[in-house]
Amino acid sequence: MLKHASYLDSIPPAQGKFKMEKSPYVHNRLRWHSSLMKLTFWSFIFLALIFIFFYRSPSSNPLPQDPSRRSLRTYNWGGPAWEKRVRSSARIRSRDGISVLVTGAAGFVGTHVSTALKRRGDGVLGLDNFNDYYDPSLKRARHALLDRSGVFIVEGDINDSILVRKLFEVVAFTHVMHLAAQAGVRYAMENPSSYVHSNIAGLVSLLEACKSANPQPAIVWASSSSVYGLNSKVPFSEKDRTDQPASLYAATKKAGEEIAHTYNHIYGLSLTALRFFTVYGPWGRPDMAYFFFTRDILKGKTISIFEAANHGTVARDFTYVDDIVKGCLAALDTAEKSTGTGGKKKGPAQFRIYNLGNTSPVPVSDLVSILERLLKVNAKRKVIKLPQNGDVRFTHANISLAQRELGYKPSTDLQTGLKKFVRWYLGYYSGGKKAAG
Ligand SMILES: O=C(O)[C@H]1O[C@H](OP(=O)(O)OP(=O)(O)OC[C@H]2O[C@@H](n3ccc(=O)[nH]c3=O)[C@H](O)[C@@H]2O)[C@H](O)[C@@H](O)[C@@H]1O
Repeated sequence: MLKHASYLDSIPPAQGKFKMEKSPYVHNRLRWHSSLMKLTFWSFIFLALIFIFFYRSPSSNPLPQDPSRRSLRTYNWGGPAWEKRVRSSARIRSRDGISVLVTGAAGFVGTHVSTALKRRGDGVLGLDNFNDYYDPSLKRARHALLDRSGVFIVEGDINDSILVRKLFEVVAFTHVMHLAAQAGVRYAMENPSSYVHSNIAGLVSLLEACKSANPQPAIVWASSSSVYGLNSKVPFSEKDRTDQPASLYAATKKAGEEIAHTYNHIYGLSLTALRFFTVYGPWGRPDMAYFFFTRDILKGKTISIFEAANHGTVARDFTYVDDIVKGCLAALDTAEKSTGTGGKKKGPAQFRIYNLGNTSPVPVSDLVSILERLLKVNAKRKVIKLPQNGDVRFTHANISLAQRELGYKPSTDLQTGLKKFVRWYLGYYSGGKKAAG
């Protein structure tokens, strides 16, 4: 009451409306008025706080214009029918088969690896967040393909630890093929946080679930040739330094290798990193040069071919996807079991890193010449200086370690591989299908 009175007293009588009167009626009205004002004031503060909380809260629905968070939307999963589909997809159907959780299953390499595993009778369950880094309709088409092969894809994010843990509760996966990632070298300058989100936080979320699973699975995952960064000694060997990345993408893949080492060391998880060298082929990624060069050559659009200083060649050790798939399956088949149980290490576990390349780098201008011949269209070329956007001048894999330990032997040259890609591209995008996004 005292507070109330003093509040009223502080209002100068000159403002008339609240001038103190002796009448008890007027006095009561004033008290009522003041309470109403206070109520309005505090309600406003309360609503403002609620608004600020929801607007800034990380658990609110992601804003579509913030692509680093586009994969945090909620998905429908769970229930007896869902669990049945998960179990059935992961069921091993051959002697000595393995049961594999493939993350990024609707991605380029993920689709090929999942199909190959399923074909030989392994149990395969896919996990993919279907984000829109590139045309999601291509991911949906791969999804349909996998569906026909009997691979079920759970729609969700590797950062959703509750979902990932649930998958390990429903299925005792023997292996994880971890391919979910934010790929692409140049896009890291546009959307750096998406790389941290998928390649670092997502990896940790997945490894946390793996370490606590019983039994712990063996994990094979995709690192990248980009970890060799600015190295000039060729061919790149697994023994070479990897401490001078040229892009944030490369840095997150390098960080992933160190994180993997930690989980191997502390929890006894069996971990194998595969450093992929510029993988290409049917069902590929529209953000990669061979893919959008094909689209632009067909449209008559000028393509930019990067060139290093002093007319230096920019080259890549382009590797055909079927060769990569063989390398992935060999890595899964030779992976030793993890040694931990109940989240505790019981003994030393396997830790491996392999280059999976083609061992014959091709200049980007030669790649364009091959495409011109296959498409029977001359490209409108513009040679420009290699932009400072994370691209390195060349890559070249030394694959002797993978050859020795995995029996890895790439057998598709760029001409043959691109021919298969172009045949797929023309088939996929003709007949009423949309142009590649
Ligand atoms: O080897 C790898 O680990 C990496 O391979 C590719 O990265 P990148 O080799 O840069 O592949 P593209 O983006 O398809 O570029 C191929 C070549 O074309 C060149 N390029 C690209 C774009 C362009 O407009 N013009 C052009 O000449 C690039 O400099 C590069 O030499 C993938 O995009 C990465 O996700 C992967 O990790």
